[in-house]
Amino acid sequence: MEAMRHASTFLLPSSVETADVLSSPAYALVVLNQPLPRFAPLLWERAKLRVCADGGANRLFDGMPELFPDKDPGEVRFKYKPDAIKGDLDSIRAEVKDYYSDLGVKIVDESQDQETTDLHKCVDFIRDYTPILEKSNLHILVVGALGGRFDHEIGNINVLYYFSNMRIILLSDDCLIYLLPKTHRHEIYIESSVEGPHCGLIPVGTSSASTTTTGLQWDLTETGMHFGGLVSTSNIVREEKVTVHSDTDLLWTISIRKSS
Ligand SMILES: Nc1ncnc2c1ncn2[C@@H]1O[C@H](COP(=O)(O)OP(=O)(O)OP(=O)(O)O)[C@@H](O)[C@H]1O
Ligand SMILES: Cc1ncc(C[n+]2csc(CCO)c2C)c(N)n1
Repeated sequence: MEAMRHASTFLLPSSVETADVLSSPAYALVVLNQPLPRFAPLLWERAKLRVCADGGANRLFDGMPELFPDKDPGEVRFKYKPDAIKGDLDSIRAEVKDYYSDLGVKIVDESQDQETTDLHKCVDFIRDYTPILEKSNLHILVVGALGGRFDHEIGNINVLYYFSNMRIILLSDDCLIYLLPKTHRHEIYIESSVEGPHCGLIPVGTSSASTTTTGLQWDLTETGMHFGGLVSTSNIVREEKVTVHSDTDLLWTISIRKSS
């Protein structure tokens, strides 16, 4: 079974040189309808494609100038222009829609689809716009995905499962989450200056009969996990590399350091 490597190098300050364990990933950014995390400008610079999910456009419009209180709000807003805004467009304000549409931002109205979330629609968009050659290395960073309304959080996690062959990372100010598909064993390289030590391995949807890990304070050894029994929350990263091997898809979550 092949190993899949993971590293949160996208959170490192741009001044830090990295020996990239993930041969130069390509990043896309999705902005959801929640307060922008403090590291949103950093992720923005790293992303090749930037998409707002419906009301996420309001957050970009209002929130980027707030992150640069010493700069002219108009200039900041103009600088952070997304490639597209997509969703059912019931949350974006009219002035925000007009502002970005006058700047030539692609606005995709999918109000006819009330079955999939705006995040789902944005991931579809990114998949369609990524050249085939870059697809295997594409990482989608989703800001504003956690905290807030629980139904939205679960909807966001469901997107990880729906697009389980894509690398999607849900972020808040406090933590990040991604899926570890059962098709691979996993090597997670911990960027300890920006993430950890608190972490979790969670079998959402289906139980695991056997999960084995290394590098954690409470490692699992062919251990079963299910809701109503054991799930690994409040675990702690002990080594630079964590490995995970499981018979089921698991969610990996790790805290983001406040100083990062
Ligand atoms: N409180 C929240 N917590 C987590 N994710 C959120 C939250 N609010 C919005 N989102 C994410 O941002 C996307 C866009 O939000 P927006 O409010 O525009 O969606 P919506 O479909 O209009 O929501 P609603 O269910 O209120 O109609 C959602 O699809 C969801 O992924
Ligand atoms: C069983 C079921 N539950 C909820 C919705 C509602 N819904 C799910 S995604 C979405 C779009 C949000 O922008 C809406 C309205 C549905 N269609 N089917």
